[in-house]
Amino acid sequence: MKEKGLLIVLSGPSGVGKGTVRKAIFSKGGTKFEYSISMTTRKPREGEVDGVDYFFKSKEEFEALIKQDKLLEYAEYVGNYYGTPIDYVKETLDSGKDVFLEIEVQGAKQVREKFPDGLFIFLAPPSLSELQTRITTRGTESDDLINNRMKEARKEIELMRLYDYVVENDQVEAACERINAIVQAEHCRTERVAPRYIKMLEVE
Ligand SMILES: Nc1ncnc2c1ncn2[C@@H]1O[C@H](COP(=O)(O)OP(=O)(O)OP(=O)(O)O)[C@@H](O)[C@H]1O
Ligand SMILES: Nc1nc2c(ncn2[C@@H]2O[C@H](COP(=O)(O)O)[C@@H](O)[C@H]2O)c(=O)[nH]1
Repeated sequence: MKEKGLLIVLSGPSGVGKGTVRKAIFSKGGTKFEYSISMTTRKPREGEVDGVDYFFKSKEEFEALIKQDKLLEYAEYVGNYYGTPIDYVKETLDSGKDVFLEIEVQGAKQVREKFPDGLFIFLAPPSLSELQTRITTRGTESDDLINNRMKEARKEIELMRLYDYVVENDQVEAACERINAIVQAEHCRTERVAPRYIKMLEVE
């Protein structure tokens, strides 16, 4: 029987750089992960493309998907729904490929319950003030939304202890290398050592 792929979950507060790091990892090629495109009821930002950045849905469409059990996990985050389509994840893992999810912490908790053998990585900012600078400089959110996302960030950072690894995103290139090293190490692992929570990886 074909060996199943690894489910890789990357979480971290809004603005820490998850998307930037993920795109940098994928742009290099050579990785075996497939990115799972999420669904959201948030309105597209300038430049975002339906089916590439997200599958953009109405609230009614999203709630219908919840009822039909079409989501592996979902969460309400700062006034919008976000969720992971289940069929794509299962089919891709069954085909032997790794799947990469970029999701917030409530969703990650649900995935942990369903996929305890997944690899859970928390991307952390160098500091809260640097996080605020990043999210503000990105220029996609109003001041109110930035404040709400920073409030969530404080709660999310407290939950990083639930992850297998915490990776600091001080420099994009360094964060990519750390994540690639973690995934490679996970593939070489022959058996799981329990408990495997909170293994801070020092690559340098
Ligand atoms: N290591 C870094 N150093 C400095 N700036 C960074 C770094 N990583 C990302 N950024 C910048 O921070 C901003 C937020 O990054 P990004 O949009 O990737 O965050 P995110 O975690 O995906 O956010 P969200 O969860 O809201 O989608 C962007 O302007 C990006 O260019
Ligand atoms: N639980 C889930 N969270 C998700 C999913 N896709 C994205 N996200 C996270 O939501 C916030 C906000 O995203 P933004 O694009 O509006 O900035 C961020 O932390 C994302 O990682 C998902 O499918 N499920």
